[in-house]
Order: sequence, then C-alpha cells, then structure tokens
Amino acid sequence: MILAHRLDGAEDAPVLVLGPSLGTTTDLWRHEMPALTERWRVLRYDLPGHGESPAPAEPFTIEDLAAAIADLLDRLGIGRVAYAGVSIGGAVGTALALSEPDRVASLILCCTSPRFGPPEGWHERASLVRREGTAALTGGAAARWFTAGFDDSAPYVAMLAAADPEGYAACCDALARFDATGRLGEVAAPTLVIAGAEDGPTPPAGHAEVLAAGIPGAGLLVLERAGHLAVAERPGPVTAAITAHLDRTWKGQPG
Ligand SMILES: O=C(O)CC1=CCC(=O)O1
Repeated sequence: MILAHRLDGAEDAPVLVLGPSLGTTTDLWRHEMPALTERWRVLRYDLPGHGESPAPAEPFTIEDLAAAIADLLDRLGIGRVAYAGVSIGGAVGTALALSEPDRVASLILCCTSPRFGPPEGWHERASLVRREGTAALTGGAAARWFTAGFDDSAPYVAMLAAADPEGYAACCDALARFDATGRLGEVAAPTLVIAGAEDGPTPPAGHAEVLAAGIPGAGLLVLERAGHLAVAERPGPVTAAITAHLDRTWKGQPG
C-alpha cells in the first residue's frame, strides 16, 4: 500500500511522524508544524483515499497501515522515529510501536483509543458512505469533532468532503477490527496520551484513560475546552505537550 507523504524540516534533524484522523489530511497538523519543524524533520502522511493518497484497491487493517508506514520509512532510509497520531492515526502509532518496538523511540497518542467502540457502528458508517459519499457525514462533522464554540471547523470539514468514499469506508472497516486492548502492556515506547475533555467519539473515560492505564509508564493529559480534534482546537497546549514529551524521551539521533 502506497501512502502519500510530506517531509518538512531540516534534513539532518530527527524524524517525527504525524498521523491524521479519519476524514482529515496532513493539513490537520498545520498549526503545530511551525514549532515542530524547528527541531524535527516532520513526516506527515495521508490515509488511503484521503488527501494525496490513492484510494485503496483492497481492504486493509490498522496493522497494514502501520506496515505501510514502516515500508515508507525503509524506502526513505529512516530508522528510529518519534510518532504522534490523532484517532485512527494514533491507532496506527500503537500498532507500529507494537510491530516495530526498536523503531518507535517516543509515542504520542492524541484523542485515540485501543478500541473504537462496537464494530457494527463502523460497518454501518462504511455502508452509508459507500452509498451516499462523505456528504452524508459533513453536516454533523463539526459537532462530532469540536466543542460548541469552535469557529474554524470549515477547513477540516472540507477535508472530509474531499475524501474518497471507498477510502473513508475502508478506514471505518479497519477501525471496526482494531482492538489493541490486550496488548497495551507490550508497548515499549515512552508514551504520552493526550485527550480532549469534551471528545465525543473517544471520551477520555474508556479510551485515553484505558491507554494510559495499560501502556507501561504512560502519561495522560486531558485538555479542557477540547473535543476530538484537539490538535486543531487547542494547538498551543498540544504543541507544548508534544514538545515537552519529545524533549524528555528522545535520546540521540535516528539510528
Ligand atoms: O470522525 C469520527 O467519528 C471520529 C474518529 C474516529 C476515528 C477517527 O480517526 O476519527
């Protein structure tokens, strides 16, 4: 599977991979980029059928997405990385940390989960989008992703509107199958879990709290006045938390 990617920052800087959420693109991280690229070579990727990535030719799992990231890193000649991901992008980070423990030196899981609720709901959403396109979801997206007062939802909803229906639906099917709950104790990377206190799709209780309790030594930061896309809604505190975690946990250059 080929995933489109963008690389920004100094070529000799250590690499930080940023993963997007369902329905969004590399641009989800735009507010964090100026600060993160000061010290990091930032690799952002698009999910299948999102942004610049081609629509998928066949079904895939979250573990397949993690393998695609590992292949991409191999092709680019990149060894150790830090990884931060939102929602499905966080699940990919968890899967990558499990499959490539020597590669993922530091992990940040934003508004994500080891299991995204009952599979039926995801399969129903996949069917809806295959039938009606992502237009069936755009009307409710701002309320699902942000707190009530947030007034800059339009660029993020536009990303969802532009997503390929099959790509979006295949990601839903992958989310339905994902369950890392029983393997959290195997995550070796030093991990920070960031949550939005008002996250509807993945409320801290039952999602971020499970991650933080299950991953050895993980820290948990719950941001007030933040919904599911806290990276868009509260970029200042998110950037500060990511930077502090990387400063604490990154040891040396990529190897
Ligand atoms: O759009 C949503 O429903 C929230 C979400 C769940 C997984 C993901 O990546 O986004």
